[in-house]
Amino acid sequence: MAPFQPQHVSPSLTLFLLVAVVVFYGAGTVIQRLFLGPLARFPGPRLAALTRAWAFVQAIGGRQVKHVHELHKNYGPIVRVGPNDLSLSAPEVIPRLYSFKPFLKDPVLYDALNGGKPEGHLVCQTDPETHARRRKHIATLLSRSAVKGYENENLHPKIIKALLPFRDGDFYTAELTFGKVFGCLDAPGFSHPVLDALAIVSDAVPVINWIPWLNSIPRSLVGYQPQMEPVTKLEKFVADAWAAEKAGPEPTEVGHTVLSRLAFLLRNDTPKYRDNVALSEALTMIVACSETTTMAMVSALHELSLNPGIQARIREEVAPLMPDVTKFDDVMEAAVVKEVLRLYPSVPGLLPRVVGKDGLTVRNQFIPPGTVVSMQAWTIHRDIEVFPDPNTFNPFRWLNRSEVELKAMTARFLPFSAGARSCVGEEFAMAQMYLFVGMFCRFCQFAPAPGSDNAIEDNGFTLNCRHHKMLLSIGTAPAVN
Ligand code: HEM
Repeated sequence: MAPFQPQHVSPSLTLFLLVAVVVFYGAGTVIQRLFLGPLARFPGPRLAALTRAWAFVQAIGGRQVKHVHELHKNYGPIVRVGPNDLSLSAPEVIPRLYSFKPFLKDPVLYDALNGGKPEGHLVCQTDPETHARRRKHIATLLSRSAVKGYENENLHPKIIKALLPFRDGDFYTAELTFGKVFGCLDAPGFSHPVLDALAIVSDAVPVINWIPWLNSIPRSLVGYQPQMEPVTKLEKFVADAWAAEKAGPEPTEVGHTVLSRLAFLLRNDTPKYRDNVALSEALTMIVACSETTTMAMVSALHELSLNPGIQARIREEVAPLMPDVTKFDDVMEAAVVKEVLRLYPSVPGLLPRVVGKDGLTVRNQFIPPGTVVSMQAWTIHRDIEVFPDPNTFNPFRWLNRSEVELKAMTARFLPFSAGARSCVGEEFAMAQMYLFVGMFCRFCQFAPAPGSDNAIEDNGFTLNCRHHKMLLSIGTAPAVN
C-alpha cells in the first residue's frame, strides 16, 4: 500500500469548510434551543431562549427585574429567561428551592462573582460544609444588639449628609469588618475611592454574569487598570487591615471584627489560603452590606417624605425606645421597614440555583436536572392574592392582621432570601434600618422637593438609584415630650 501523502487543500476550500462548520453548529444550536431542547416547551422571549445576551441587555439597561416581572404576568409561573434558565413565581416552590435542602448556587454566576477563586467567599461558597463553618463565625457578629452601640449624638447629621447623594459604604460596615472607618462621610463632595469602587463593582455584575471568565483575567493583563483604580485602592485598604490584624496579638474566638474572627477561624490553614479567604471575605462584607442597606434606607425616606402622618407617628413611638432597636418589632416603624423591603427589595432579582438529579416539578411541569432556576423577590412580593394593590406603599397592611394572613404574607416575604443561604446580615441590616429611620424621623421632618426623579434601576442582582436623584426639603422635627 502506498504511504499516506498529505494532500494540498486550497485556502478558499479551508475557509469554506470553516464557515460551513460554524453555520452548521450555529443552526444546530438555534434548532436545539428553540425547538428540540428540554426547555423549548416553556414560554418566554425567543431571544432569551437563544442567548444569555438577552439578560445582559436587560440588566445593563437597568430593567431586568421589572421585565421578568412583566413576563410572569403574561406567561404565568414558569418563564424561560435564558438558554438554560427558568424564572419561577409559584410561591409553593420557595421552601424546596431555598429552605429545606437548598439547591446549589449556580456556579456560572457565583464562581464568576468570586473571580474564579476556589476558596470562595460566603456569598459564593458552594461547598456546604465550608460555608456552614465560616457562616457560624461571621453570624455571631451580626446580631441586632451589635448595632446598638453605634447610636450617638453626632451620628445623625452625618447620616443625613451621607444619604442625600445616595451613598453609604461607611458608617457601620467598615467598623464591623475592620474596626475602623473609611472616612467616606468626611470626604469633600463624597468623592472617595471606596464609593467609586462600590459603583464599579455594581455596574460590573451584568457584564460578569454574561461573560464569566472576564473576572478571572488578572487586571494587569488587560488595559483597564486606570478605570479600576478605586477597586485596587479598596483592595489595598483591606490588605493593609489584614496585615495589621496578623501582626497583632494571637487571635481569640471572641474577636470583635470580621477580620479578627476570620484570623481565629483560619488559624490552622495554610498562610496562602488564610490570606485569600480573609481578603475576599472582608471585601464581600463591604460590598454585600453597602448598596443593599443604602437602597432600603433611601426608599424608606422617599416613601416617608410622601407620608408626613406616618413620620409623626414614628417620631412619637420611637422616642422612648431609642436607641434600643431590639424593642422596635411592634411599632409602626417595623411595618414601614417591612413594607419598604417588600416594595423595594434591595436584592430583587434572580438568585440562580441548579436543579438537582431528581429534577423539579412545578405545577405539573417537570424541570430537568441541570436547569438553572430562580425566583425573584420583586415578583413574589407583588403576589396580588396576599398583597392586594401590590404596587402601593401601605405599611398598614402589616398591622392588625390575623395569624393566618400574617403567615401567608411572611411566606412570600423574601428580601433576605430564605434558608441556609439567606442573608447572614439580616438582623444587622434590620437594626441599621430601625436605627436610621427612627433617628431621621425623630430629628427631622421632611417632604419631597422639586427636581426629584426617584427612579430605581437594577443590575439583574441588586437595586440602585445612583443615576437618579431624590431631593428632600428637610426641617427640624418638633420635640416629643
Ligand atoms: C437591606 C439590606 C440587605 C438585603 C436586602 C440583603 C439581601 C441578601 C440576599 C437576598 C442574600 C442572598 C443572596 C444569594 O442567594 O445570592 C444575601 C446574602 C448575604 N448578605 Fe445580605 N442583604 C442585606 C444586608 C446585608 C448586610 C448589612 C450584610 C453584612 C453585614 C450582608 C451580608 C450578606 C452575606 C455575607 C451574604 C451571603 C450569605 C450566605 O450565603 O451565607 N447583607 N443578602
